Amino acid sequence: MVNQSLKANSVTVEFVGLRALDNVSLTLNRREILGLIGPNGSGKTTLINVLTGQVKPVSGTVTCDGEDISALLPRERALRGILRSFQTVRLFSNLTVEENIEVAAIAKGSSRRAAGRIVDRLLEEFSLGAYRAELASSLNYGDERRVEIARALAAEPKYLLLDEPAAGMNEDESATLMQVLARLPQERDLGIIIIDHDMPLIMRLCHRLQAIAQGKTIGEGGVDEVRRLPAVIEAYLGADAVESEDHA
Ligand SMILES: Nc1ncnc2c1ncn2[C@@H]1O[C@H](COP(=O)(O)OP(=O)(O)OP(=O)(O)O)[C@@H](O)[C@H]1O
Repeated sequence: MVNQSLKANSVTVEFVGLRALDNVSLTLNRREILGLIGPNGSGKTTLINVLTGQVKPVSGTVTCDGEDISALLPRERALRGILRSFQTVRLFSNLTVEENIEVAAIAKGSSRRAAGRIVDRLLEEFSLGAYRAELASSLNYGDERRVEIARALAAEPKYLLLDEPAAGMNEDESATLMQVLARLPQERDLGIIIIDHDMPLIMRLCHRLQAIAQGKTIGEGGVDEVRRLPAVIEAYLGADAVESEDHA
């Protein structure tokens, strides 16, 4: 059986005058949450953009469940189950919460009736029932982000790529979101990548970590293992921090 995973294989991305990713590989398996960590500007969002097809690498490939999908457009990859959220919220502000989620289910090919069932389940799962008929533009930031993730799930992804899903949320909102996300891989046979700068959150939620700095992978493996790597500590906190860790 083909391994069920989404992979970036030796991917290099160049923007004018800048190598944003240098020969980076990543594997996301079903039923796991992979944390993608690294300092600002290290290439995390670019790597997600490569997986979804928003950015074309100068070399390297992307494979999904064993098939090379490098030539596919973002919407074609979405139809194969690769869905994402963005760093900034991108809901349809003039549609209601319910409609925002429903259009994603219908775009994936669900009938209206099936879409209705998907919407009901997601509204309940994300505790959004009270906002069902509200315009997306009337929501606060934390609720908008939850609707955005619910909308991505309405398309029944196999791989869900979340770029700073808890950014701008208060502690309670972020804790609630984490509880929902933690259940999804098993419940939905789903692989999730999370980019976030909130390390306690990443540590609690992720099964594996991959750390990148300046466009290169500097560590990958179990959460405890990766966060103790000197290269990771240095990338985040500077060389002094590695010395003080050594003496701790
Ligand atoms: N479309 C683009 N054109 C030119 N440069 C870009 C483009 N997108 C990203 N970059 C640059 O590529 C590098 C990697 O950016 P990227 O957004 O992937 O980093 P990141 O790790 O996601 O950062 P952050 O944690 O701040 O979101 C940065 O130097 C960024 O300025």
